[in-house]
Amino acid sequence: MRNARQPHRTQTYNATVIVTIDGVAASGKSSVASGVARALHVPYVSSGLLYRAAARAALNAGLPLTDEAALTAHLRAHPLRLDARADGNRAYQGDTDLTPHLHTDEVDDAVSAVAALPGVRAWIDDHLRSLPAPFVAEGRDMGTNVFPHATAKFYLTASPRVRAQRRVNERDADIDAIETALRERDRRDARQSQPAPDAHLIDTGPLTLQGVIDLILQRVQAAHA
Ligand SMILES: Nc1ncnc2c1ncn2[C@@H]1O[C@H](COP(=O)(O)OP(=O)(O)OP(=O)(O)O)[C@@H](O)[C@H]1O
Ligand SMILES: Nc1ccn([C@H]2C[C@H](O)[C@@H](COP(=O)(O)O)O2)c(=O)n1
Repeated sequence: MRNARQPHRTQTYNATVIVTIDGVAASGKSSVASGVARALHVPYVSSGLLYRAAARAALNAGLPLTDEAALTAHLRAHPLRLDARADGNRAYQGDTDLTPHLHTDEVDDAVSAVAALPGVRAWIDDHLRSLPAPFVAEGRDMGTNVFPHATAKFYLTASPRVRAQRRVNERDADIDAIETALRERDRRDARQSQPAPDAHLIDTGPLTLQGVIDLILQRVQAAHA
């Protein structure tokens, strides 16, 4: 029952609003971005899913993961498409839904090499910038490179051990192996994973998933007060 003195306010966000949520592997970006997007009634955009789709497409085509010319030409000839919604993203290549095959150890092992290629990054950046705002965009370089003028920027961290504890239920591997893999992916992705100078840094270790979402919503709505 709402207090009569606090009439319901339907916050609407104009078409220019972009919220970015960056962070290291398994820091909670996708889960937090989805929760924030649902609360704001806007889509969330998973840039990581596009990089994973690019790696999956390269593996499917049997292309060398470091062959920038071949991979960039393949993306131009067989474009990826991100279907971005508040409750989840799906990545397509033509009519093929690649999403079920993107969060696997094989793609985890391949994606950093593909994401290191400037031509692949440029292709994905163009696709991300073509998406209609408002939305919440999550990844590594949303607030630094792709959407530097975003309305509000956040960067999530947590210790490798905490992140491994969160991931252990999702993967068929022991926690030490998961932690080692996360540390390695952090190292490989470091170049594009630095926080924007104007990003709010959030150590998610002491916070619940909902706690992180609520903290971000408070700061986004303060920016619109
Ligand atoms: N603050 C939190 N407290 C507890 N669990 C969390 C928290 N944030 C995220 N999680 C859980 O941790 C797991 C990893 O989260 P998520 O997949 O959103 O991370 P990510 O950064 O998107 O990962 P990746 O970089 O691999 O895409 C999920 O099971 C999620 O529900
Ligand atoms: N903006 C981005 C998003 C992701 N990547 C790379 C780094 C990761 O290894 C990989 C998968 O991302 P995740 O699903 O773990 O968020 O893609 C990147 O370079 N830039």
